[in-house]
Amino acid sequence: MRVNARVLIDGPSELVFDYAIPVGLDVKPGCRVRVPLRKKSSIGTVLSVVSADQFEFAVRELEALIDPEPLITPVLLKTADWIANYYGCSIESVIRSVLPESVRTEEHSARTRRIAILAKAVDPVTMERLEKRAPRQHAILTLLGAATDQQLPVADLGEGNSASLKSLEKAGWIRLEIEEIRRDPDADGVEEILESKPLDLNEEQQRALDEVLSAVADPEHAKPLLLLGVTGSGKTEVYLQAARRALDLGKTVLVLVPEISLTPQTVRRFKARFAAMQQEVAVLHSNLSQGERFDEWHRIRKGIARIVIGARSAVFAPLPDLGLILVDEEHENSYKQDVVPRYHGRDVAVLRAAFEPCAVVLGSATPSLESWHNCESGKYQLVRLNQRADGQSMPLVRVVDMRLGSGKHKGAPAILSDKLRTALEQRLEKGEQSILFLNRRGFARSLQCHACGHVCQCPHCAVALTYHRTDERLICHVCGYQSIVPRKCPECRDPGIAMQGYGTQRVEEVLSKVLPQAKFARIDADTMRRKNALRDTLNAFKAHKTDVLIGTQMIAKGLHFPNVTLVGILNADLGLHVPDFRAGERTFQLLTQVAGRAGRGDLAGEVIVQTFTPHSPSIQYARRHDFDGYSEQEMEFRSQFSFPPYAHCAVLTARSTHERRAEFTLQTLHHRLAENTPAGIVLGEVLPSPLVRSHGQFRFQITLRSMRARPLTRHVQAVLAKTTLPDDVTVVFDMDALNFS
Ligand SMILES: Nc1ncnc2c1ncn2[C@@H]1O[C@H](COP(=O)(O)OP(=O)(O)OP(=O)(O)O)[C@@H](O)[C@H]1O
Ligand SMILES: [Zn+2]
Repeated sequence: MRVNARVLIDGPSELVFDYAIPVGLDVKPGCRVRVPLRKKSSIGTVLSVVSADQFEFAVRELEALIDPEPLITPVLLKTADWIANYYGCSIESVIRSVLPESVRTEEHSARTRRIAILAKAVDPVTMERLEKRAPRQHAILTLLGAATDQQLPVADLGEGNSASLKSLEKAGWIRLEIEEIRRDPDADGVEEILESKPLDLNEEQQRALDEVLSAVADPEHAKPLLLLGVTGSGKTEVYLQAARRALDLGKTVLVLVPEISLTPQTVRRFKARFAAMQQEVAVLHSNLSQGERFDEWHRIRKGIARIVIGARSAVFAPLPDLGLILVDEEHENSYKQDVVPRYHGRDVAVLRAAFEPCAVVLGSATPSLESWHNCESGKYQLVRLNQRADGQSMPLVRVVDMRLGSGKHKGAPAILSDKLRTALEQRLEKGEQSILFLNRRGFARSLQCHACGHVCQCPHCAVALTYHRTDERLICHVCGYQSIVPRKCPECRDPGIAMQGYGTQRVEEVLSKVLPQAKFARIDADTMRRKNALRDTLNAFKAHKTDVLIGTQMIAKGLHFPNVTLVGILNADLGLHVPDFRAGERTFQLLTQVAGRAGRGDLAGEVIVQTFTPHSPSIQYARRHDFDGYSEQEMEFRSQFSFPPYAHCAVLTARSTHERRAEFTLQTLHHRLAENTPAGIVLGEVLPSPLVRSHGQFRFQITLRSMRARPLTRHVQAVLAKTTLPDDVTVVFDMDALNFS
């Protein structure tokens, strides 16, 4: 049987062609090859090897095989194929995510240097002779003899030595070799990390570890594990010990975190536990240089780096002998990619684990309802940690109804209730620390005219501009548009234009007046632009150089400060009133996570939640740290309306600078989607997106729901394939969408 290679050509346009495989060449899927394309030669990746018998026309032969062994393992190729089908995107787009550009193209290569190695001990007589007749050779041998491992880079042996080196090599005293050197992302050695020792696990942790280890031992028969552990229950310690055991068994370990830059403490705890095997740990940041990425990728592929920590895209790390995947904070939305391919890192991790097979653990104090549902239906296995690790109690949460105080300060809402203010003062007196959380950066939300009600809006996006005090500017938080602050209302010329709402910057200003003796630090997207700003601010807080940390959701994740005894949530309602059926779930998660930052040391913690809707279930259940209670009532609502996790929900969006064309295109698609709709698919109406205009483009959307995912994706793909879209309209399909704006 003749076979062809189906090859994805590397380049800006996604081209896939078949090429005949020359006799005697062992071409496997996942290898890169050199192929003729038009008059040039190009690089491509072999997607599959297909029978050539059904081809009536002759195809060209491929020119050469670049990698004798596949760059993409069979499991990852299978995963890529699944992603393309499930999310309705091209296999090309997925391969581009699986193989980083620096590895795929031939522009990058390993960095090398020449080294000289002493081949055998040189006797004193020879040395003496050389000293007189060939002082350079003598000097080289002396240097090598004193060096560690008796080897040195040629560059370190001084210039103009090539003749001497050659003579020494010829005489058999030394060997000259080429060595690959790693471009080490940590080379500038920012901070030294001390090795941490494993802790004695409590009973719950031990049981959880045993479950993970039995899955590592027999992954074929194990289900994905959902580790539901309250905040501070010691999930990380379980991860660390499970990882250690998997490594001891000769397996490799993959750790996924929501965002590397926002989880510095988690990353550091892994680095500290595995400090003795530093070379075997790879941290995949988004800010690695291409060369560093190339090196880390090959170190992982060769099995040198055996434990990989990274965000979403690290799920494609080419670890051989994968034994365990850990997905920390599995409920985080940042696991879903919001550009093509729109995959969910957690779901892909579960799938890869099944293909490998290997164990997979999803951990959270507030699991997504999707994962919770998978436990209820028996797809996943639930493991719980109900107690805080070293016996501390969960913090006491008080809810303050801000509606009562709102009459006093007409216009400007009170930022700080009396309760929270008193609590802050008490902490300062006792030398304890506090965290204040507000999920909105900037100074004030918006500028509104009291006379005509006009709100200053972004001209490109349908959102109000946010006032930023430090630069005296109005900034759009969607597209970054900036404008000056008007002195009069641009609409009616009234000078009574004023701030509505408030952000973190305003909180800092007000608080410095109320508590002049306290030292504040602020963490949000505005203050954290500088490299290492987050790390430095957190370190200063840890060393108690600051008393109060004010921040947005950037401080909600994984922070552990034993001296923090008070957490204040300034406006718990901010995420609640957005047009998204997950608004309540997100608010519950965020409040529970933020509240969990309090009382993590020997001192008891207190949380004060300020809200205008004190009876909302998200707030009431978070107050009691009651995931079961929250999920029970929320799941009932989801089931009643067939929302996820009881159905898959996808969004089809059309956007264009021409409003009518975007709407018309989507209506045409709607019309076609409504013909022969497979049973079980619920097709929504064409509606303006909640964010009707963004970056100057008008947006319309259709929501689709279905019990089964594949028929939905297939139906939409079929309709898109036979519809010619106008050039100036972009249509986007998002399966299992998390963002409905
Ligand atoms: N068995 C143990 N004995 C004593 N202390 C422990 C034990 N396990 C964990 N700890 C400590 O308890 C604290 C909280 O643990 P950890 O941060 O791992 O919890 P977590 O569940 O990951 O928390 P979160 O979800 O809130 O980030 C840490 O200081 C950790 O060192
Ligand atoms: Zn904008």
